[in-house]
Amino acid sequence: YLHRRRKNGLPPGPKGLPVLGNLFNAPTTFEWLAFQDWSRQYGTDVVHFEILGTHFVVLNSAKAAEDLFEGRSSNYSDRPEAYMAQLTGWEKNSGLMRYGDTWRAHRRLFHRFFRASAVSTYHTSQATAVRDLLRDLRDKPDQWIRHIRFMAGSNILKIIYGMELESVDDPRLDVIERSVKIFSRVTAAGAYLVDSFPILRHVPAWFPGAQFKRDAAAWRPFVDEMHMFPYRAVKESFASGDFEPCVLTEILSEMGRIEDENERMGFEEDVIGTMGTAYAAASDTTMLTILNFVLAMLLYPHVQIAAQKALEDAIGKDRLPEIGDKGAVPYITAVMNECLRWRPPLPLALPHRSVADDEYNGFHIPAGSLVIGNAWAILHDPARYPNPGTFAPERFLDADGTLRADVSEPLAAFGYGRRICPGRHFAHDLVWLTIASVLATINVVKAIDEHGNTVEPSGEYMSGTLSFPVPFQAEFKRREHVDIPV
Ligand code: HEM
Repeated sequence: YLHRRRKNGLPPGPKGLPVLGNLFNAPTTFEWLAFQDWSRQYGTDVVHFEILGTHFVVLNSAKAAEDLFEGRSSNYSDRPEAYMAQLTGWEKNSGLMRYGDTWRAHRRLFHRFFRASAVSTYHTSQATAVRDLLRDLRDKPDQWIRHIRFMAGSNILKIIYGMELESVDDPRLDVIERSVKIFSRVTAAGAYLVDSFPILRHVPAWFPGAQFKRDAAAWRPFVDEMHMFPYRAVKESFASGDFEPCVLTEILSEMGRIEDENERMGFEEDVIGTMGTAYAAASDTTMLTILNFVLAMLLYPHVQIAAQKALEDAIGKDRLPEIGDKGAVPYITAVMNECLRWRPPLPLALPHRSVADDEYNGFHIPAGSLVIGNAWAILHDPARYPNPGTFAPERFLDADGTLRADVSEPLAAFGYGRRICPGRHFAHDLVWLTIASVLATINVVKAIDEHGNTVEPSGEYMSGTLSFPVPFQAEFKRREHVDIPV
């Protein structure tokens, strides 16, 4: 077997069966840890496995990820075909799209509204969302998870569609969340056989075993509605002249100037898809980063104390932090960086697909391979981040408290190359402001049960594309001696 592997020049990996490959011995949970182990076992940062003829190449180091995703980006920016997503209406999602003109059009829209120099437009809206979160945490602290979820989701809907949501119980959020759940189901690795055997998509819906088609037919109306109802609502209010300015109204004002009807319709499709992608891409990822922050504060209380001191020294105790304070409180930036490094929300980011045969470090990477950048392994590399399992924001700081230039920002948490998350600047601002504002006004502490005992969080995580912490309890207590109006 090893002889065959060497002959093919593939990177090393576990032994597989003929045809089935590693179907039965590829990891199915916490894959990022298994892949990281393979690198130790085989002594190389690039490893490989194969399932039913599909090659998977895992890049376990920052160097390999940079070399391929950035250095050879024209070959490593495609995505695998997602048939089940197509059947359910999620083909409009920018993140699942094959590399090509439609993806480029989506990317242009994201870049225009979410590039570093554009995101300050949303600072007021982000500040309002965070202030609302602080009020919700003050008034109903036991529902803290719901409040964080609501803040992350409602903020992006306001910015994209000008949608004002009163609470998590808003029925519009229900329609949107239902579709996002469908998205998670259909994109979960290995969930649907049709994604491994595309030929199955020609099977008629009534055929035994074609449950996926019946699921897709039942779900598609929800996903279409999720894309269309906010779009239609904004289009109508825009036409009436009585509208809330937002990203979409800015686009609509331009769309009207496109004279060619085909071109206008094509652009409209791209806009509907891009806007629909924004919520799905922004809400859970942002929420999860903030949950990781809460957990870190419980497990590392001395960091909380140091961060609060840094905030007080820089901006005092009588006003809320603003995004403009970022430069003045590098400790908070270090806490945010450490949250993204310690527990990257998508430990394997999203798979890229190689277009042509390639050769890297003497290994053959076949065309059509799914190439996975192991963000976990990259961000837990002890050579770059000593004691990687420990939450230690100081690793990003010099002795004088300024950000170190020689310690890399945890950018791998946002993916790589041409497919890198286009929402990262926006996310950085919102997460930074949330961390700073919570710490300025609140102590995040472990819960106390009815017998007066401290409830220790397990600190454990669940497996998935997004890796959430096992549910844990926390208490949000107003800080004494701090009188910041919220
Ligand atoms: C802390 C929050 C976030 C994290 C950790 C995160 C992480 C990621 C990751 C790992 C990817 C895959 C990149 C790759 O394939 O190499 C991605 C893609 C994407 N993200 Fe984010 N993201 C966050 C917030 C956001 C926000 C706020 C938006 C929109 C405003 C957004 C929009 C997107 C889009 C559109 C893609 C698909 C890009 C493409 O395939 O070309 N994300 N994100």
